[in-house]
Amino acid sequence: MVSMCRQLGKGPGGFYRPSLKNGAKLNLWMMSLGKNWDPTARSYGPTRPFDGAQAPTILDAFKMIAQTANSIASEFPQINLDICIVNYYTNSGKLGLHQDKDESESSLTKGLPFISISIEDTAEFMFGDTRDQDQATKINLESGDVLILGGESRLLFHGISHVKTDTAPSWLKEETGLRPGRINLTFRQY
Ligand SMILES: O=C(O)CCC(=O)C(=O)O
Ligand SMILES: [Fe+2]
Repeated sequence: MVSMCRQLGKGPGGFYRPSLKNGAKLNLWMMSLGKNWDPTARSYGPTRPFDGAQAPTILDAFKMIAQTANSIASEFPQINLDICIVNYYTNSGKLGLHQDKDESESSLTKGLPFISISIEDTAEFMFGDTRDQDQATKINLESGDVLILGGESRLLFHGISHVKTDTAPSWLKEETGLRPGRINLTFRQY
C-alpha cells in the first residue's frame, strides 16, 4: 500500500495541500481516488477544479483490503466503495474536528460505514459529539490499525490532534524508506 500510495501520489491527481473555503490550508497532503473530494466546495466530482486532474482509479488490491475489513465488522452493511481519500501527515500534521458528510444523502442516512486504515507513525485520533476538542475522546491509531465509523457513529466529529514522531514499526521504515509521518486511507461509498 505504501509504495502504491507513493507512486500514485507523484502522478496526475496525486498529493497536494488542500485549502478550505476560508482559504486556510489543511495541515496535510491529500489525494482522492475514485472520485475527487473538493474541500473548498465540500463536494465530490470526477476531476479536481484547480488542475483538472482526473481522480485516479482505486486499486483492486486496496479495495480488497477495505472490503475484508468491512466484512469482519459484520454489524455494518457492506459498502459499494467508490471513494478512497489518502492523507499524508508529516510529523507536524493535524486535522481539526469535523464530520464526514459530503457523501450522498442516502449513504449518510443509512449510516453506511467508512473504513479508515492507518500506516506508519501513530496519531492521536479524537472523536466526540461536538466540535469541542477538550471534550473529545482521544485514542491512538497505530500503523496497521483499522477504524470503522458507521451506523450511529457515522457522523461523529473526528480529527487528528497530532502525529507521534518515531513511532512507526522499524521494519516498515526499513522496507519502504518512507519519510517520517503518517498515511491514512478512508474508503467510502458516495
Ligand atoms: O487521518 C485520519 O485518521 C482521519 C482522516 C479523516 O478524518 C478524513 O479524511 O476525513
Ligand atoms: Fe474525516
